[in-house]
Amino acid sequence: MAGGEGELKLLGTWASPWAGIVRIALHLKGLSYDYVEEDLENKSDLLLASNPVHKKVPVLIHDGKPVCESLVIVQYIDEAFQGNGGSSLLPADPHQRAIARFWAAYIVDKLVVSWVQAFKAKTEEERLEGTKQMAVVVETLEGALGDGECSKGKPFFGGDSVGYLDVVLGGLLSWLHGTQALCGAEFFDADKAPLLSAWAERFGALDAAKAVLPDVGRLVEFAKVRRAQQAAAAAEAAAAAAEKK
Ligand SMILES: N[C@@H](CCC(=O)N[C@@H](CS)C(=O)NCC(=O)O)C(=O)O
Repeated sequence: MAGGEGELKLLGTWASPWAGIVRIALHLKGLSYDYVEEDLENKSDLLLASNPVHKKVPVLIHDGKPVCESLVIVQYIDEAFQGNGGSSLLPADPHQRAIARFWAAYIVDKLVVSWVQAFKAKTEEERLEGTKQMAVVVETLEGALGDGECSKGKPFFGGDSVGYLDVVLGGLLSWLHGTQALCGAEFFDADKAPLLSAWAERFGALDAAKAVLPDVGRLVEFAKVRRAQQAAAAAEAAAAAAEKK
């Protein structure tokens, strides 16, 4: 760890996009930490005690004190480790800060929700609905990059350097590429969303992204296995319910 900030421990799983966001932030801030890979089928006592409300990863434990929820954790890291040589992720201006938070919430509420819908779709209709919604989100983010509300025409949402919104969207990059491969959602299409596609290239080339983001192929294989398991469990539950009738 870069000098005297105390002990940092991160509870995560390699395939968790939310843990990915936190790891990007830690890397950008130059912070080292103990990483604990959780088994979500058999959660550790530390995870259950540290996040008793949601019982989810990621959890950042700083000097024994847990912080939960990925976006809250990123903001905590930004505030708690201001002096680490890295620039702030959130802008200093309160209005700009509100705008960055607005778009981060948009990504979580709209992008992630439509992506989960496309991924979990049981019918072709549901899948198409999910990918259609993703296309709207992509168009909106393209506009946000283009009209300068977030980026002022700079290479990153944070301006000349990576900011809060870059961390949130960039932390999801491998999963977005994976969704593209799995669901046929055209997220980074250089014709339809040239700014966003160029941003994704730039973000993916950062040392933090290379060090932290999981391999897309590995994620896609993992997601296929999960999807098959979930489908089998649903079929089993439906058969058991039919038998009861
Ligand atoms: N809103 C949470 C979402 C975290 C989340 O969904 N984590 C998943 C892994 S990707 C989890 O721990 N799931 C375990 C469970 O639901 O029991 C955040 O941003 O941190």
